[in-house]
Amino acid sequence: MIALETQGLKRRFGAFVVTNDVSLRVERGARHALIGPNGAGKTTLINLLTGVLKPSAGCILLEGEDITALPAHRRVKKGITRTFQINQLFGEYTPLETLALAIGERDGIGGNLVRDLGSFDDVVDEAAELLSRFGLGSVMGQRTATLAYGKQRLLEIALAFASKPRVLLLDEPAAGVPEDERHEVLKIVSDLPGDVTVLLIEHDMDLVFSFATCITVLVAGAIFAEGPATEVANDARVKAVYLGESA
Ligand SMILES: Nc1ncnc2c1ncn2[C@@H]1O[C@H](COP(=O)(O)OP(=O)(O)OP(=O)(O)O)[C@@H](O)[C@H]1O
Repeated sequence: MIALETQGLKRRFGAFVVTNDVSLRVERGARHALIGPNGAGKTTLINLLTGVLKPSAGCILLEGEDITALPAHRRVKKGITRTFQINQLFGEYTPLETLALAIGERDGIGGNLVRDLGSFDDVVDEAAELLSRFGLGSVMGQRTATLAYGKQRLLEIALAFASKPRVLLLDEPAAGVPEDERHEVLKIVSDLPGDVTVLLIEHDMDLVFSFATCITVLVAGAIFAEGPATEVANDARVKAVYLGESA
C-alpha cells in the first residue's frame, strides 16, 4: 500500500523551478530516504508535503486521499507530521513537561498542564512511555537545555511522534549530532512501529544506508534515481552525481 504519493508536483520561485514534476511513491511502513546535493530541492519537497508551501502544479495523496488543498494543521490531523532542521525546543522545560504539553495540545486539554502535571496521570503516563521509546526515559526530569544534543534531537522526534502520525517526515534529524550519537538517533527512528512510514532527508551516507529500505535521489528538483537502497547505492550515475565518485 502507498502511504504517501505525489503526482507531477511542481514548485516555482519566479522563473526558477525548484520542484520539477516530482512523482514520488512512499510505501506504507517504509524507511525511505530522500537524498541529493545541496539545493536539490529536498526541503522544498518536504515543505510542499506538509503544506508550508503550495505547489505550482500537481497533487499530494495521503493514503489515497488528495490533501493538496489542506492547510498544514489539517494535514497534521490527517496523520502527516514533520520535524525541522533547527532545534526548536524550550530549554527550560524538561522532556516530560515538553511531551505533556504536546499531548495536551493534541487532545485539546486546557488548563496549565506544566504547573498541574500531577493532576494529569494519563498524560504523564503516555509522555513517559513515549520518552522511553525514544531513549529519553532516564533524562525525562532534566532541563532540556542540559541534554546531549542527540537527546534533544530525539525529543524533537518524540514531539512529532506524539501527534500519532502515520507518516513522519524528518529533515536531517542527525544534523549537528556528534558522530557517536548519530546511529542511536536513526536506530530509534528505524525501530518505530512498522505501520509508521518514515521519509527522511539525510546527508550522511553511512546513516542513509544503515537506515533506508528505499532511496529517492533528487537532482535539480527532479527525481534522478529511485529504488531499493542497495540498488541506488550501487548505481554508477548516482555515485557520479551525488557521491562525487567517477562512474
Ligand atoms: N523561498 C524561496 N525563494 C526562492 N528560492 C528558494 C526558496 N526556497 C528555496 N529556494 C531555492 O530552491 C532551491 C532548493 O532549496 P532546498 O532548500 O529545497 O534544497 P535542499 O535540497 O533542501 O538543500 P540543502 O541540502 O542545502 O538543505 C535552492 O536553490 C534554494 O535557493
